Amino acid sequence: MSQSVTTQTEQGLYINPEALTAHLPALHYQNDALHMEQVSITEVVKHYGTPCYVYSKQAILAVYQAYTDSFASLNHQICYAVKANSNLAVLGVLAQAGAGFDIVSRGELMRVLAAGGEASRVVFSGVGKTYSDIEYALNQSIGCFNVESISELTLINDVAKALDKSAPISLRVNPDVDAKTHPYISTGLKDNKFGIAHEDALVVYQQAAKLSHINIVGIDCHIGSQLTEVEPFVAALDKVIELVHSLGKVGIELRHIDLGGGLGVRYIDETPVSIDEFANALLPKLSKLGLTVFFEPGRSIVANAGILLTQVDVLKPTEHKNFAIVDAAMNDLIRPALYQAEMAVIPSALPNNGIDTEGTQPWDIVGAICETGDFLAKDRLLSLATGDVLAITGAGAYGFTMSSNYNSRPRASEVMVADDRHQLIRKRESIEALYADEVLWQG
Ligand SMILES: Cc1ncc(COP(=O)(O)O)c(C=O)c1O
Ligand SMILES: N[C@@H](CCCC[NH3+])C(=O)O
Repeated sequence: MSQSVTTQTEQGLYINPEALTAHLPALHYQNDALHMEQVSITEVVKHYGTPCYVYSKQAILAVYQAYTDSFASLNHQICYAVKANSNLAVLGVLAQAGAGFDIVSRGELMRVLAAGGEASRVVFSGVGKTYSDIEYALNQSIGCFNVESISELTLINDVAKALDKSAPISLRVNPDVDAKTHPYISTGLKDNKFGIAHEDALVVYQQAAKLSHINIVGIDCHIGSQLTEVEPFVAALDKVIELVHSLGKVGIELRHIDLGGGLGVRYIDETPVSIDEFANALLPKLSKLGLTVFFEPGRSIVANAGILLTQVDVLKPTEHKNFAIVDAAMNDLIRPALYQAEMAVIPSALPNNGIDTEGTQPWDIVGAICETGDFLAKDRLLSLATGDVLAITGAGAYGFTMSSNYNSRPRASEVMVADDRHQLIRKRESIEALYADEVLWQG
């Protein structure tokens, strides 16, 4: 009988660790000890300390494979969105599996190349590409620029002309579709800064067709992140298909259609549409088009392949609230502070008294940063002692990549596991490195 993942009581939210991990293929408890693949978390902490991000290689590859299997009937290219997790080891594993990449900066392109990715399988998104970004990308012969404005289009043409090259482009169309997600990560509405309004796109394509050093290859759209329903994707696709037909009528033929990323994941007990359901909803429409289809998934590939490990340093019960001060903070994982994201916090060792709300107390899991917004979870029923190691699940996406050095805190180490092996893939930053490039005023 399957146990329920959450129990909400008046005091707080209880997350059953075994029921939660039953939904997370990378994680399981063995003899009451949390394991990722065959590696015990205690072993990881012994080697690398905390805070530490840990990623499962198999979990990353399994989702990548699920995408390729679900769209096997079409010519397609999965361009993993590097911003979700840009560690070279993660990029390398995906590059070896044949992935392309979606990038938004020269830095991300350099990472992809350093990890063995192919420039020809890269799409370059982002609203503020600079002359030197474009120049670098053209010199690397990247696959496509996803163009977000007319001024960017002219800039790309100018750079391509100066280099005597032809720039492959798509226009990123803003379809004005509500992605029904957190407003900060919704990108396909008129009010958002992204893309070219779908009403204007035909005219802009016609302008692009007249530019000497522009080669129109596709059309693109990305409406937001952590979408749990399929309807907004379908609504956006319908608008893009309408445009593909209008473009055909004026003699502009495309090679690919790029539907962006955005598929949501289950953090605690959300029920996002599965990759299969997503594919089934889109395939009938896509297969009629005869175009290669690109996707740019980020979160869905890496979120549940990763955890953030943190140790309880101080327990501070007060009359009103109990605070567990841990060694990770908002600088390590900003999603709870920035989006009020609810992420699961589970023990690395199950308490002896079994797992239910018995013996637990409500805790706010907070960092040591001088901000009231510095929390990782609030009102969670847990049984805690100083020195306990906790795992924050779903932390593989937009975790390390959004981390900072606020309060002069070095960024966490990162580890990858595969089967029974673990390997450091980024060493913990040293404190000296934080100010190594700073210079005293010479006065
Ligand atoms: C242009 C673009 N493509 C892909 C993604 C990846 O989105 P997600 O991580 O939700 O799959 C993003 C982020 O939202 C994006 O801005
Ligand atoms: N950083 C966001 C996702 C943003 C996607 C970028 N376009 C998150 O953690 O949910």
